[in-house]
Amino acid sequence: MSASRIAGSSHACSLDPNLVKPSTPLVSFLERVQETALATLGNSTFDPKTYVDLPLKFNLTETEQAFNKLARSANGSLPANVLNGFIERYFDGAGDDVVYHEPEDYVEEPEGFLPKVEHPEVRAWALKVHSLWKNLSRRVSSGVKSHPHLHTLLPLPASFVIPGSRFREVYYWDSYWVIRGLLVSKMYKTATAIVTNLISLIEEYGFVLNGARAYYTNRSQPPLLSSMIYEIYNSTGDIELVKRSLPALRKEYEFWNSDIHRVTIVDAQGCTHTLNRYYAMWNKPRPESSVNDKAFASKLLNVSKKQHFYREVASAAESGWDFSTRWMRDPSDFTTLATTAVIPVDLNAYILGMELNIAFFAEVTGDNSTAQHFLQLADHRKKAFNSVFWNINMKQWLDYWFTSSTCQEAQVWDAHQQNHNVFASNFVPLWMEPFYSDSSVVGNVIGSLKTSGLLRVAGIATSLKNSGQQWDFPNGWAPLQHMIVEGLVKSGLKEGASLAEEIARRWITTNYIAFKKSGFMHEKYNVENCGDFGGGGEYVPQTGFGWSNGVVLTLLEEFGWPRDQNINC
Ligand SMILES: OC[C@H]1O[C@H](O[C@H]2O[C@H](CO)[C@@H](O)[C@H](O)[C@H]2O)[C@H](O)[C@@H](O)[C@@H]1O
Repeated sequence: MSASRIAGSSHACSLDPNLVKPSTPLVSFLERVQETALATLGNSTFDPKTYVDLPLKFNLTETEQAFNKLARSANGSLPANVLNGFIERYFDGAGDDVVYHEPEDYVEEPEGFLPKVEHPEVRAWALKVHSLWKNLSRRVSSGVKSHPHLHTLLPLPASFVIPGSRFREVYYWDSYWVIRGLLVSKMYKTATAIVTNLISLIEEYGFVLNGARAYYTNRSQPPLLSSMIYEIYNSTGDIELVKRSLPALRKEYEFWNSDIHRVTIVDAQGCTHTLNRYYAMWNKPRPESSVNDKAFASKLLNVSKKQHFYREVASAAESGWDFSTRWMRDPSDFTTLATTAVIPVDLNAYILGMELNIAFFAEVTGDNSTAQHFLQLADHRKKAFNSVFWNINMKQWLDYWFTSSTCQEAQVWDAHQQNHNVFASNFVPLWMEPFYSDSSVVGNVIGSLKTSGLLRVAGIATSLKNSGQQWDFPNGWAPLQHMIVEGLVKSGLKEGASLAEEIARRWITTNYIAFKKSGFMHEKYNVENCGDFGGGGEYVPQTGFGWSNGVVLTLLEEFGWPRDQNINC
C-alpha cells in the first residue's frame, strides 16, 4: 500500500499483553530519581539516561530512605541544590563504573594498514579514526564485579568498545560495525573480546541484550553476532572461537524463533512460511527514557492502551531503528507505533544470515547434520522472502504488515499489506548470498535502488520521510548502507561494483568533510553543499561514533583512496 497510513487493528499481534521481564529494584528507583530530576531541572538539556546510569555509593535501601525523606513541592520537584547535593552524596557519576581500557593489540600504524589508501590527507584521517579505538575502549570497573547490585552496568568478563557520547556501554548491533573496523585495524583480540561479552550475555539471559545495562534485559537488537564471528574467523581462522560460539548461537536462534518473535503466514499459493518480528518483553516506559515515553502515552486513555504503546516503543528499540515512521501506522502520530505488527525485511535477512553462518560453523567443526538442518532452514526462509517480501513492480523487498491481532494463527498473505514506502532495509537482503549471487535479482534491485531517492549526499538514507524521527530523513545516517554496498560488490556485476563505489565515495567524503570542519564526536553535522553529490543540509554523518568509524575503515579498505582522487566536494 502506498498510502502513508497502514491498515489494521491498533492491537495487531499482541500475544500475552502482560508478558514482561521484570527489571531490578535499582532500575525502578533510578526512574524515580529521573522523574524528580526532570521536575526539578526542567526539560532544556535533560538526558533521562544519565539518571539510570548512576552507580550507587551505598546500598539501595539506605539510598532510597534518604531520597524519600527529601521534602518535595506539590509537583514533585526539589530545590536544585538539594537534588544536586543528594546525587553527589549518594551516587558516583554516570559512567564512572565504565573505565578506560588500554587495548593490548593497538599500535599507532598497524602493519599492512589500508594499503589502498594512498592520498596523504585521507590516510592521516584514517589513522585518526583508527586511533579512536583507544578512546572508545572500556571495561567494567572492579566495583561492578564485586558489588553488581549497586550498578545498572552489567559485569561483563572482557573489554569492549562503546559507541561513545551518552552511550557508555556496549551495544549489540553497533558491535558488528565496530568489529569490522577493528579487523581493518588488525585488532583481533579486541574484536574477540567483544564477542566474548556478547556470548556471556546469551549464557546469562538467553539472548544478546540491546546493551549491557540492567534496563536492557527485556529486549535484544538486530541479531548480528553470527556475522561478527564469521568476520573474525575469516580474518583469524580462530576455530576455537567458532567451537565455543556455536552453543550460544543456537540458543540465540531459539530466542528469535520462540513464540514472541515467530509468525506464520500462508502465501498466495497456499504455502506456509515461518518468519520473525521484533517483540520486547516489556509494557512500561523504557527506563532510560521513562519521562519521554510517559509524556507520549499521556494522551492514551487507559492502562491497556498505554501498556500496548510502551511495548511497541521498546520493540522499536529492539529493531535498532528507534525511531522511524517505518513502525508507525500514522507517520504524524507517534502513539500509532505498531512495531510488533510488522514482519521486517532486514530482521529476516539477519536471521537468514544466522542460519547460513551456523550451517557454515557446524560444517567447519565437523557437525554435518546440524549444517544440513540449518541450510534447510535457510532454504525455507529464502522461499519466504520471494513469496512474502518481494515486490515485482518495485523490484525490492517490502516489510509486511499484519492485518489482524491473531499472529499466533497463520495469516493469509495479502498484497495490500506490503508497505510500499521506501526504506534502506528494503535492500538489505542483497547482503545475503542467496540474493547477491542471483544476477537477475541484483540487476533489478540496482535499478530500483538508483531511482529510489535513497541515494543522497552521504550515501544511502534510511528513509524518505521527513518526520523528525532519528531514523528518518534528513537524519538517517545509515550503517546499513555498508551491507548494501557489500552485497553489490559480492554480486560480481560491473554495475553493482560501480554503484557500490559511488555510495562509498559519498559516505567517506562527507564524513571526511564533517571531520575537517568540526572534528570528531559532534552529534550532528550539517553537510551543506557537497558539489556533484548535492546536499543542502540533508545529512549528518556521525564521525567519531563507534559504528561510523567501523563503516569508514571498512569502506576505505574495500575501495581505497588513490593519491590523485579529490576528497573535497
Ligand atoms: O536511549 C534511547 C535509545 O538509545 C539506543 O538507541 C540508539 O543508539 C544505539 C547506540 O548507538 C543504537 O544501537 C540504536 O540503533 C539507536 O537508535 C538504544 O539502543 C535504545 O534501546 C534506547 O532506547
